[in-house]
Amino acid sequence: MSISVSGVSKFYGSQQALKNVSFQIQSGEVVGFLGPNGAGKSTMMKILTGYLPASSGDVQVCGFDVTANSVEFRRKVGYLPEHNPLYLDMYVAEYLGFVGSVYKIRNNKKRVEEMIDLTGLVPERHKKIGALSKGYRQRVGLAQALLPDPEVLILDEPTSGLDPNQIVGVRNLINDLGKSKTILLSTHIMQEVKAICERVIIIHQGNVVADEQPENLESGHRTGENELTVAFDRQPAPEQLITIDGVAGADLINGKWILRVKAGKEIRPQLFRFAVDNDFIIMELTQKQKSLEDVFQSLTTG
Ligand SMILES: Nc1ncnc2c1ncn2[C@@H]1O[C@H](COP(=O)(O)OP(=O)(O)OP(=O)(O)O)[C@@H](O)[C@H]1O
Repeated sequence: MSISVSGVSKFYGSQQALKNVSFQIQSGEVVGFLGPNGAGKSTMMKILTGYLPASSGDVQVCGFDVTANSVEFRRKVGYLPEHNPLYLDMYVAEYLGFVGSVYKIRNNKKRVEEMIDLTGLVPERHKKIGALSKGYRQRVGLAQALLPDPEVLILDEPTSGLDPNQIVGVRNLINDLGKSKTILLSTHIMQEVKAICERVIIIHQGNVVADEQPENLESGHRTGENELTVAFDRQPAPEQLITIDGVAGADLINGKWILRVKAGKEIRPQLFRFAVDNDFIIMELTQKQKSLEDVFQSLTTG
């Protein structure tokens, strides 16, 4: 197992940012960490990378207790912080060479060249970091996180503030890296989770409120009802509709019925039978699955 978080709480003064958080991530998993602003994502990531101590609980990453914070541990865990602190007066290769020397990387110069190549920094390599666009600065952050060839990557909003082309570039890079590394990344972009992550952990007010595959969340597996829109040639009474097994409620909107369907229920066969038995014709039938956005909203509001 790559990451094991057990009963972690974090207080900033009297404010509790994490409340008894537990989750585990296996080697090679790519996991999205979602939550509204202030949910506790960055705090958890700082604890995982040894930059911040937990108030209580136990955190192991690659078999290391993160509080030990050894150089060996730092080599195993690459971290792209949310506010990527870079030395703006240094040149790209100079900065990466400096980071590599801190990690005591053998063949540092060669490794720096490899990372410049991997992160698409070749055209910008001779510029000072302060002269780079946000996207290229983000790539420098990724390159520094990758320098020691870590087993685990912790990426705090790796695509925030990037233009759509840069987002695709960085996303593709993360996808490639995910083939050989364990990755935990935070993001506010739902398509990103669907494009990159095989699992999603949602955190709200310091609590883990979901830990699932994105498809399972969307199919309503975890959060309850789905919706079916149906139009008949004439209107049945709502009492008739809710007798159909699996229907939790029925609302008539613009001449169409929105049927709320209990989790895990398939009601279409019963609906057709109902129509035939009662001499209705079904004019339209569409199933609306919950999108990841819907699920996120329902889990993180209120
Ligand atoms: N250094 C700090 N001192 C006091 N409170 C803090 C500190 N850092 C974070 N907090 C508080 O802890 C809570 C969690 O913050 P955190 O930055 O972990 O959230 P987040 O999920 O990363 O949010 P965002 O999506 O906005 O980056 C917030 O209420 C925040 O104000």
